Amino acid sequence: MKISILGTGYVGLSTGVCMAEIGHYVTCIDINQQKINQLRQGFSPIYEPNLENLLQKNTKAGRLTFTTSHQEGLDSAEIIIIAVGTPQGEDGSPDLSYIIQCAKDISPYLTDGAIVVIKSTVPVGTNENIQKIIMNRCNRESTIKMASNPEFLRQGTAINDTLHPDRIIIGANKKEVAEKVGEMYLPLNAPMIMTSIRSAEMIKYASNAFLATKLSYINEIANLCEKVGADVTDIAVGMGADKRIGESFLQAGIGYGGSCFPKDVKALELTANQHGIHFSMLKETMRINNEQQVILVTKAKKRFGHLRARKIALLGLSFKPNTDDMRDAPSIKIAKSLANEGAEVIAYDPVANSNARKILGNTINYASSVEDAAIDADAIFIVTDWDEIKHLDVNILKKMRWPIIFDGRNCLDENIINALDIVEYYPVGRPSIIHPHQQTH
Ligand SMILES: NC(=O)c1ccc[n+]([C@@H]2O[C@H](COP(=O)([O-])OP(=O)(O)OC[C@H]3O[C@@H](n4cnc5c(N)ncnc54)[C@H](O)[C@@H]3O)[C@@H](O)[C@H]2O)c1
Ligand SMILES: O=c1ccn([C@@H]2O[C@H](COP(=O)(O)OP(=O)(O)O[C@H]3O[C@H](CO)[C@@H](O)[C@H](O)[C@H]3O)[C@@H](O)[C@H]2O)c(=O)[nH]1
Repeated sequence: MKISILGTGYVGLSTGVCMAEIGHYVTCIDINQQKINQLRQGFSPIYEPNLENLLQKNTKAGRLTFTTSHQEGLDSAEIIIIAVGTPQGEDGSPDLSYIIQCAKDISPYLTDGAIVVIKSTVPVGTNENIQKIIMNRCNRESTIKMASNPEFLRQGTAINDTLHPDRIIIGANKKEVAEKVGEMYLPLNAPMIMTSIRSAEMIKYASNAFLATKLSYINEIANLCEKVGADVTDIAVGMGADKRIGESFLQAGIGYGGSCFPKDVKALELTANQHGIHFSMLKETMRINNEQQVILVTKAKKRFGHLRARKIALLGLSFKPNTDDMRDAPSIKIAKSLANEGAEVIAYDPVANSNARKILGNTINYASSVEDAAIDADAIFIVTDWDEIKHLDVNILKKMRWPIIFDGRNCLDENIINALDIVEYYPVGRPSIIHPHQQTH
């Protein structure tokens, strides 16, 4: 099949590479010339495991090309996938200007029979509005074929998720349109669920908001565990063993971040509001998450009294491991809050240091290794559970002024903690480990 994709971000590029990998001929279009140049040379502008490898393989095989020209990129495309950003606008609702621009960009080049597929996360009704924009521009008699095909990949595992999805949702108002879009995915051998366009749009928000709510739930349980002396990791195992609950998304910590959950929960709440439904549960999901994101700061203040002139090593900056994405990363709020408290912050991330610098600038300092960050630190904050951060080395801790660890991901193995002879260890929702005779400051 000949597929064109607009947007070479996390979703567009992963989709493009994977569709080429399963045998389609894919052209990726982006307005960012620098990205396209980089991609043409076989380099990925984003960090995503296995992406660059498949990018190079499929470009070489002649199944994957990149362009900034809509005319060239849309030439004889059977399916046109829109995968541009829908970031949170100032009022909290998704900014649809990139999608609208795409509609305008593609209108002159749409051929008969081509299907426009919206993969970006968009509020219910957006597909219909986009269809109208295209129809007006094309001056067409016949209706433009549209489908909603929301994406569920996770950053850090985008390639694997795209090649092995739990399900594929296709929303279309005509059976033959849904079937044609489904044909594109047949080699994946994944379950497909066909719905109306509006239902498909809604499934995406309902899924993300549900997962975010599950996280706020377990995080609030974690806070309660600290008060009653229970261990949230045991609670998660006990709860997760019930198939109706499921074991995933029960890792308590410093709350959710990233480019999707925060904006999508807010967007769904706004949609509900617009339709007279007061979705107060989502408000609570967001409130709990906002407080949870700074829980390490609260704990450190309690431990030290105040944080003025304390040197804090922030380990991990990206919103989760295996990505360089800093969008709505909890580390941003933590770093700013620590700086406001007068602490000296030195941060390290295996891949996100430069993206973090664009957001946090000189508010904090940046280290080139875990070891560099830890030197003379009063405390470590574990913010992102990258492998190299989970497996901290005892020699690194010896370089700290005093080894105190606030673990926002509950990721340090207990055996390691004991072996490392850490003086004080403060996880989230679990009993702290403190050696009182060694506690000196
Ligand atoms: N990031 C994720 O994990 C994820 C997962 C599922 C769904 N989504 C949704 O998918 C959409 C894309 O997210 P993303 O994270 O990949 O975005 P992104 O910001 O990483 O990438 C968007 C890309 O679109 C390009 N672009 C903007 N306007 C364009 C135009 N007119 N023509 C061509 N290209 C254009 C930008 O230059 C950029 O490269 C969003 O709606 C998001 O909510 C994201
Ligand atoms: O048990 C858990 C699982 C996740 N998180 C946090 O939740 C956030 C989101 O994590 P994850 O869902 O793994 O990453 P995303 O790449 O943001 O993926 C989500 O958002 C995407 C964009 O819509 C969807 O496509 C995915 O299905 C959905 O999982 C991150 O801050 C994680 O640290 C936890 O704190 N505990």
